Amino acid sequence: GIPNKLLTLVFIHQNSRILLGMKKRGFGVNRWNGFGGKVQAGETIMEAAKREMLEESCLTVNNLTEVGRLDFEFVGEEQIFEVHVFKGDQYEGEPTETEEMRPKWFSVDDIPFKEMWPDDILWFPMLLKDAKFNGYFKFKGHNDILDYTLTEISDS
Ligand SMILES: CNc1cc(N2CCN(C)CC2)nc(N)n1
Repeated sequence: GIPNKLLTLVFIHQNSRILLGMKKRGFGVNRWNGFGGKVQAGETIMEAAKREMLEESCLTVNNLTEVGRLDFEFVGEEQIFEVHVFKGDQYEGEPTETEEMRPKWFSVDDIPFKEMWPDDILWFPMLLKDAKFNGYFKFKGHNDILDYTLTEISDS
């Protein structure tokens, strides 16, 4: 179906480390993930990504680029999420725990996939090597992927 809920997902990736946040409540609680949330009326997706990053981590990210788009369907639910994935490597401020997220740096060689959404292990390699990607995942509940498509888009 047609995605009808715009969300953002932001990662800071500096050389061999990536910033993740432990979600403390709400959708995806108790999983490490990037930062982000809903896109409000009257803001661009990029503006929403920067706003959510600041709200959830207290960081101002300067050089975000969009690296991917992931659509998520949950069987039995009408809403299909369209998640725009961004990456940056320059920020101002200090990663700070908020009501939503507990930030932590991870080595790119030691990503805690067992404590992340199950789709992440599939597209993270593309995120880390700066490939652009498009994916569609059909979930049953929050742990089982029934089927998916994932395409790497090489600019060259
Ligand atoms: C359903 N699979 C998902 C959703 C997801 N989301 C949806 C929920 N958002 C709060 C954060 C981004 N992020 C990942 N990495 N995987």
